[in-house]
Amino acid sequence: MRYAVLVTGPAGAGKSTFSTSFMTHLRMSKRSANIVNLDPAATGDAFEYEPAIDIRELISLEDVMNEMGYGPNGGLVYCFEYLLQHIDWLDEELGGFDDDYLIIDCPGQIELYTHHPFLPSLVRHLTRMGIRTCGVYLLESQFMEDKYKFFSGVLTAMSAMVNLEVPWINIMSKMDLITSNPDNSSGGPRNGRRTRKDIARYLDPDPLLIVPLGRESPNTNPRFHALNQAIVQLIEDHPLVSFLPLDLTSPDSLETVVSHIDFTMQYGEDEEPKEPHDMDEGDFADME
Ligand SMILES: Nc1nc2c(ncn2[C@@H]2O[C@H](COP(=O)(O)OP(=O)(O)OP(=O)(O)O)[C@@H](O)[C@H]2O)c(=O)[nH]1
Ligand SMILES: [Mg+2]
Repeated sequence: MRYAVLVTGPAGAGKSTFSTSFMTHLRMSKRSANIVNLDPAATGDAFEYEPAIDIRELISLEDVMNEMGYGPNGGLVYCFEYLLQHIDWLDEELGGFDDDYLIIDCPGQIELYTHHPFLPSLVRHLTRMGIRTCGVYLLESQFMEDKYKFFSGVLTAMSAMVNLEVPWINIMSKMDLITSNPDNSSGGPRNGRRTRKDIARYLDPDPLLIVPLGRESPNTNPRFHALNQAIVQLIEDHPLVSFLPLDLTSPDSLETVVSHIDFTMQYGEDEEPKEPHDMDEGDFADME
């Protein structure tokens, strides 16, 4: 059985860093894994592990921009169109990996996740090839500094999840920036130490964060208030998004995230048809 984890999320969310740590973790657990670079704009030395498959070998953003006169975003769209038109290239590259685990590091343009058809097409293609695929969406912990920014992140995650139609895990990355800052507890909301309870309201998004007690302050524009109300309603009615915290400075944290990914993809079920014994109901309750 082959597996692929699509590592997605906005620019700078920590996708490449997570992909590398994930890879190290799998190798240390004696599991064979490979990195696939799907970012045609990635810079040469960005990878600790040489990607086994690299879209830049098919097409590079730089060439597209130079030769076709596109800007970076139009260029990216062109690269993905090109990839889908030359999907046999990918098939050939994938042919070499039987029984393997692919970590697919994606670009950071969120429109790629929310409304372009490329990633859904790619996922369908992987599925047709018998590769069991799941998506992870990284949102970085800085989004927790501003409630409105945070909810826009939640809505984007939701939209990506609905668009891609594969088993899905949302991750709050860079938690080290939130939890390991005890000296700054008086430093205002930017660097303030957060209580577990406060963090929990973000990991399992509490829509009342943006409309405390159901009403905004009197000088809020009523339209903005109405929009917030609508978002609160949406998230209350469809609580699709919750985040697993990821602190790469803690091996346990990475381990937990990897266990969730394995569980979501039913990793190893064909090989060993039994329940993963290190995970039970209680573990999930803890996390939520
Ligand atoms: N403190 C902290 N910084 C991190 C963490 N992960 C990544 N970073 C930093 O965040 C920046 C972006 O990380 P990348 O891994 O390149 O993010 P990305 O999502 O791949 O970025 P794009 O591919 O450009 O969209 C880098 O400066 C990293 O060093 C983390 O867990 N904690
Ligand atoms: Mg990257």
